[in-house]
Amino acid sequence: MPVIEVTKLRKHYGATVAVDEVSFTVDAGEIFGLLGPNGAGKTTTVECVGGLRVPDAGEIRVLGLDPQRDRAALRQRVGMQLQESELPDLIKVWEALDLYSSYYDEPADWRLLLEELGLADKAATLFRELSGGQKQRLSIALALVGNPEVLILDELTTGLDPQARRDTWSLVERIRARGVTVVLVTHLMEEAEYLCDRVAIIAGGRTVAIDTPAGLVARAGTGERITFRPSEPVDAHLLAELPGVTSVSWHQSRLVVTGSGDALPAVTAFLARRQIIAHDLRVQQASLDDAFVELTGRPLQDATNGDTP
Ligand SMILES: Nc1ncnc2c1ncn2[C@@H]1O[C@H](COP(=O)(O)OP(=O)(O)OP(=O)(O)O)[C@@H](O)[C@H]1O
Repeated sequence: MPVIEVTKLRKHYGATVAVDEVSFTVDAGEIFGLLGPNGAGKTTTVECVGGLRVPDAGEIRVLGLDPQRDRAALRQRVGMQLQESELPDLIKVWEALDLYSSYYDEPADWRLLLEELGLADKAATLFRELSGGQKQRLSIALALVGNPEVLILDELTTGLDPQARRDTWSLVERIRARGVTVVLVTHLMEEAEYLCDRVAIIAGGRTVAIDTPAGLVARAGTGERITFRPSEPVDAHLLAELPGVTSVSWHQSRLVVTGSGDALPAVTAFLARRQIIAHDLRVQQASLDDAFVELTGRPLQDATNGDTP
């Protein structure tokens, strides 16, 4: 049985339809991503899943419970790390953890969480004196203090430098290794590709596609892109007939061949038979970026920038 089931979720704020029709399921132990531009409806979706907002329509089940009807029971079993922390500036790290653990029937030992999150030496530090990365780690610790079975993380690495981002990713992997099911909201393609077992692409309040990152890339159908400068003239028509090759074009002195995984061995064998050397040979795999464009009609970055006030 899936841990989370969302069916035809709809939510509007006044005239704004934040979530038009979103459906997905999350299995136990998965890291499941909601990927989409700013304003796509991801936060509203997870807030409905966590029982913080009341949907206008649709069905949600989390661990078999209804987030509205069974709110109290669900709060004990679901941890939420939200985009903005509500903590007062003058609270100390240990005080925040102690306070949050008092909300739960069976809290984790927050001292161990501090160790695990690399915050042990910050226990007595005021919230306002933490760096961005430390605040993020504290917000994850607070979401974990109730020993949740499901952890919801909303834009957890936004604003972090690349090293802090990588550290946070390995932390999420360790949390999942303990059996926690993770739902991750992100507008970072790289984050979704690196961390998520499956990804739902959300655009304009709707689920556009759900698959593994590799499955989404395969759907985009662009495959591999091989480029090189041949040492001698090559007949592009002959290359186009090779197995796995879908297109061949010249870009000044460089040949660009696209195709499936069979294309590269076929092209290299073809060149070797004619004793042609492929200078500056580059092979690029299609990425989740390509898949996003294919599925939504525009790049994630454009979509994100376009919707940012
Ligand atoms: N409390 C609110 N009142 C009115 N409109 C809202 C409210 N919360 C969100 N919206 C609007 O609903 C739409 C979806 O917002 P939501 O925050 O769910 O998207 P998102 O994909 O999480 O974006 P972001 O990554 O920027 O948080 C946006 O147009 C947003 O402006």
